[in-house]
Amino acid sequence: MTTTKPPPRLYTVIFPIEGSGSGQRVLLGLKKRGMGKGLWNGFGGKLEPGETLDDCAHRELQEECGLEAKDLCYVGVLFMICSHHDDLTIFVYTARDLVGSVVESDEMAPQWFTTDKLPYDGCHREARLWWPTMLNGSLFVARFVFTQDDCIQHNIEHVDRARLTQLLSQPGP
Ligand SMILES: Nc1nc2c([nH]c(=O)n2[C@H]2C[C@H](O)[C@@H](COP(=O)(O)OP(=O)(O)OP(=O)(O)O)O2)c(=O)[nH]1
Repeated sequence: MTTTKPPPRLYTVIFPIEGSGSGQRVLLGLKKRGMGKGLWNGFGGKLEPGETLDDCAHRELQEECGLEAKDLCYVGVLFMICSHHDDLTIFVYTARDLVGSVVESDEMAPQWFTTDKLPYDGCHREARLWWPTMLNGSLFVARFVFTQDDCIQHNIEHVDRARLTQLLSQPGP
């Protein structure tokens, strides 16, 4: 009997950024519970019913680290094909022009890092493959194939704004 995999679960992940060049800093959160517990990541979560992806990104940023972004920019998408659980599609945002104070939430303990000292050893295994592309300011589509233990295949494609926008309405790999 063949079973059909459910459609991918949709998430956002948001990276607050300050400064530029060698002074560029990124706010990461150490996840305190759930999936990715104990790992550094951007802030984010599941798309709620009736919400746009931009709404989701603003809400998750505020809920998880207390910040509001006047400049929230959709910069990429991650298609994660997983053998051991549902597939994930994660829409990636950078957040600049930040308002408010950074606060620790139930979910995340935030900390600023300079971009030359990112804690890749304590991040999701694929982070080092695509964070440099995001931090360079490129727009991208990344595809990863995971087994339980490994990322067995990946590719990162640089795209233009039109292609990225198209993927918002047709989020398929
Ligand atoms: N880089 C990377 N990010 C991931 C992976 N898996 C995964 O969920 N994420 C991101 C997407 C989301 O931003 C975040 C997980 O969201 P979450 O489970 O905390 O969702 P949520 O905030 O809605 O959860 P909750 O309030 O219901 O606990 O981590 C992964 O394998 N790699």
